[in-house]
Amino acid sequence: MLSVKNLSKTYKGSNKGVQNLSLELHEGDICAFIGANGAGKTTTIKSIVGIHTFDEGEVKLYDTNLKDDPEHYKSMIGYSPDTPALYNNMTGKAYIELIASLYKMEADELDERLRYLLKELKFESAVHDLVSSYSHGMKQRLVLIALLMHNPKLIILDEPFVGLDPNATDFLVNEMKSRASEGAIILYSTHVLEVAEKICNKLVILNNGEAVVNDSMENVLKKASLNEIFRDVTSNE
Ligand SMILES: Nc1ncnc2c1ncn2[C@@H]1O[C@H](COP(=O)(O)OP(=O)(O)OP(=O)(O)O)[C@@H](O)[C@H]1O
Repeated sequence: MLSVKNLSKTYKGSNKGVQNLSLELHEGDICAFIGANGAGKTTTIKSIVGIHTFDEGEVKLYDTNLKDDPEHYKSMIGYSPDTPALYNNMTGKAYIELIASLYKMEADELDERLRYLLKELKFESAVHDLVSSYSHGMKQRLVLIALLMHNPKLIILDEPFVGLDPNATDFLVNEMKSRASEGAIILYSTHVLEVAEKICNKLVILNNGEAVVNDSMENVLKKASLNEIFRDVTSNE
């Protein structure tokens, strides 16, 4: 279970960030994290993955508290940032090997998973090229391969569909569903409401740093479409 209690982070010198966010996700949950530009999605995600320090609150994955044991906590998660930060003078393969070594993966386990992911994401030839030659979508695909290869318990993706072509989008949607059905917890931010409506069973809508909707997708959709609800709760923007 991922448990986020009263998470608050305000950037120094501004009153922006996220306030008092609580969230509980269980094995098999796919949660869409939506909100207008600047609502606080990336801030929250970076806090939950342990990149940003936060001012108040508690983040726990199963029994591991992020602040008490960040190393173990981070070993259980797979994260894709909104803008992949990769070393330009590395090949994709060298990057994958670096990440695999950080997660202490065995060579045979890595080979099998990697072959599958490279094939599905059509990256078998590109993996030998330098990152500097990749498009945005190729960098996204490389990050996805690296984060999925170690079977993380918690998958956190910040706007994962941006830059992905339709084949890679289909792969990711199916992979999210199958990982969730095998017990992973998935949280992802997005502006693509149609996909979120179809694949997510949980929903958080942020507005000005506060969760204005935090419910099951089923309950939310009883009231109106996601588009209408989004427009309604962000109408004060
Ligand atoms: N490093 C920073 N210093 C100060 N303010 C920041 C910083 N990063 C983000 N902010 C502000 O915090 C607020 C939340 O930003 P955040 O990037 O979390 O939004 P978001 O919901 O991810 O937006 P988008 O959909 O555009 O990616 C915004 O008002 C933004 O300007």
